[in-house]
Amino acid sequence: MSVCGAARCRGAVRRILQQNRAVCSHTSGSTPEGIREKLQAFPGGSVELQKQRDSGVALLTVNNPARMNAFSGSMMLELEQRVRELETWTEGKAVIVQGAAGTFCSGSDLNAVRALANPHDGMKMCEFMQNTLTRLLRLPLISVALVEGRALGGGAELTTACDFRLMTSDGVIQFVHKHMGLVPGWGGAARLVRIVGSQNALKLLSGAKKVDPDTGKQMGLVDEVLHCSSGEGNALSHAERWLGQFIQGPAPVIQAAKRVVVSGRELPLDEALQTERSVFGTVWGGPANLEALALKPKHK
Ligand SMILES: CCC(=O)SCCNC(=O)CCNC(=O)[C@H](O)C(C)(C)COP(=O)(O)OP(=O)(O)OC[C@H]1O[C@@H](n2cnc3c(N)ncnc32)[C@H](O)[C@@H]1OP(=O)(O)O
Repeated sequence: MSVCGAARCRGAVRRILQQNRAVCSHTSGSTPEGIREKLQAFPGGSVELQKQRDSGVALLTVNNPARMNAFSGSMMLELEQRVRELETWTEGKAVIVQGAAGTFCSGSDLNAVRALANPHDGMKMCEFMQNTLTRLLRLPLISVALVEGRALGGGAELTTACDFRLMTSDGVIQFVHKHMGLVPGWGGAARLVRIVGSQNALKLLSGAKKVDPDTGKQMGLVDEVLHCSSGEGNALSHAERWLGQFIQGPAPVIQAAKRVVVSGRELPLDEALQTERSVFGTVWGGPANLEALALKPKHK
């Protein structure tokens, strides 16, 4: 990459980081340290990250099968750490978010929820998760939620923090918050409206409707129904195959595509256009561009 290209790339990265800082300051009036200690007091389960260097696809696994992969406090902290690791994975192209043992995620661990049930702690937990999930969605990687089994409550919110949702034939997404006397607080409502529109979002939240694969597909919540059942063990290979059509080519080009989509989605038009120019500058004259020019390809 030329010196100019590298400088433009740094500029583009700086802009995304500024957006992320804006999220932190908007969603968090004070330091998150207090809530970190409280979350640490609710251990259990893990969030695992496996970077597959050959394919450039990472697997992020929510792992707490004894509680249907509910998020304990320590898992919320681990998720933030994993997202941080992915933010600096320059060779990566995509991330698949999945649950362990054939089910996606049943939301926050109700034991932790009970203990943090006062408004102050609840708000802090929300701020923490909003920040993490916003950063997950803004990763310069194509993200896919692989929904096997159930995605409930915060688990449903987690699916909306990915670019795409794939579902096994028996999968279910359900924003059960209403049944808990709640609304989404991890950013799931804001993202849901952008994915399915306000009419559908209102139906899903106020009715706590179960979304099966067909309904999800009609609404635009589900991008693809995988022809396999939860827990059969082959959902991941189906998902990887589906993802394959979007990640052929070098990582910098795939990451650039994601960056221009993030800025187009989130920034006012003038700023999005400016970011687009900056990102364009990172690939223009780059190795993939020069190679393609030399090959004189025809796009038939
Ligand atoms: C951000 C806001 C939120 O996320 S609020 C949390 C929203 N989630 C919920 O309310 C989920 C409640 N759980 C359920 O509806 C059921 O457990 C579901 C997930 C449908 C599974 O049912 P079923 O297949 O019959 O299994 P089960 O109920 O025996 O569950 C197995 C063990 O897992 C546990 N579990 C499940 N979900 C949670 C959760 N969110 N927090 C804590 N524990 C959970 C169950 O309690 C059960 O544990 P145990 O075997 O009784 O010790």
